[in-house]
Amino acid sequence: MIWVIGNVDGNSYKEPFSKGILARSLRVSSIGLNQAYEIANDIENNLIERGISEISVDELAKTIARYLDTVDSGFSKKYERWRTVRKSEEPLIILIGGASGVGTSSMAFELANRLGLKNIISTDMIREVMRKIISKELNPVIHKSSFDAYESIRTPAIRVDAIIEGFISHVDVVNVGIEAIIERSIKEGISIIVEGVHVVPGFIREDLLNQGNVMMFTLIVEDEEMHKQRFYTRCRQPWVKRSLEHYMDNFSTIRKTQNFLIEQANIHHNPIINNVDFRQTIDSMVDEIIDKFGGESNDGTKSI
Ligand SMILES: Nc1ncnc2c1ncn2[C@@H]1O[C@H](COP(=O)(O)OP(=O)(O)O)[C@@H](O)[C@H]1O
Ligand SMILES: O=C(O)[C@@H](COP(=O)(O)O)OP(=O)(O)O
Repeated sequence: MIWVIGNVDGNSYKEPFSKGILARSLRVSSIGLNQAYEIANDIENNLIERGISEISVDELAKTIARYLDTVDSGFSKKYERWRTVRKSEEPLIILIGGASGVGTSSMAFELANRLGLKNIISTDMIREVMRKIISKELNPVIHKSSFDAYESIRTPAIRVDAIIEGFISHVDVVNVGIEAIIERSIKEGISIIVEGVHVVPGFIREDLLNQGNVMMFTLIVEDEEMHKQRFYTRCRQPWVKRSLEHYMDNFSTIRKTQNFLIEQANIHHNPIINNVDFRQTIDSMVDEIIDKFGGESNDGTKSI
């Protein structure tokens, strides 16, 4: 048995070496699961051959980085810099926005898996809770979708663009819940991913975005036909109850909300990712996160 020795706030702990934990920690370097387990196996065998029965977390991390360097120096750099992010005093709070159907839910799940994050919340769920608290009479727009909220705007006014005005009114309410989640995550030190159409650049308080390790992405699907296909693939899953018709009937307004999100992301210098190939999307988000929050790798470089 190999024991891994760690230290939390001056208190040391001891846990059995786990190839599974090691393999999952390599995912951040975009190493496939099979290769990750092979590497974990090789490292375990190397420790056994060296007669090591106890190793500190930091020494094990150095052993892993040295091994990764023999496979691909980019892997070891990304691994080392990711460890810097994870050793931060601040929780990692990732906000993923994007119009309906672009893939915010799927990419949130993939990113959480790649980074080993355990908490994901969708803004649709935040909205459901708010719908129970806020009556349709008090605020009808919250009881609609983001893209057809304009049908429930009550205040008569000369509208520049009713669809975007409805979207803004709808998002504005859910945004209160998003800010509450960010505040609690920072207060409690909880790393989390918040995903959904209601994550809009320029709507969330700057003082929250500037705290700790908070990062926002805007996902888009540039190609209109590909965007439409996403609804087909989503609604094909037997457990999905949302009607395809609802999205196809409102597809043009959904695209209008995407144009608004792109405008907002450009105004607020927020990274926009065209979510075509999910591996590239995840790699882009991981690289942006490590670039922003990761320290330098051991050789003093920051390039990944
Ligand atoms: N990069 C991608 N490549 C292929 N399919 C994707 C990609 N991202 C999402 N999808 C698929 O598109 C559909 C919509 O994705 P989803 O995450 O539900 O969108 P959203 O949460 O933004 O409404 C799902 O079936 C999902 O599997
Ligand atoms: O309000 C909206 O735009 C969508 C967002 O959900 P996703 O399509 O992003 O999952 O919620 P809906 O009312 O369609 O359930």
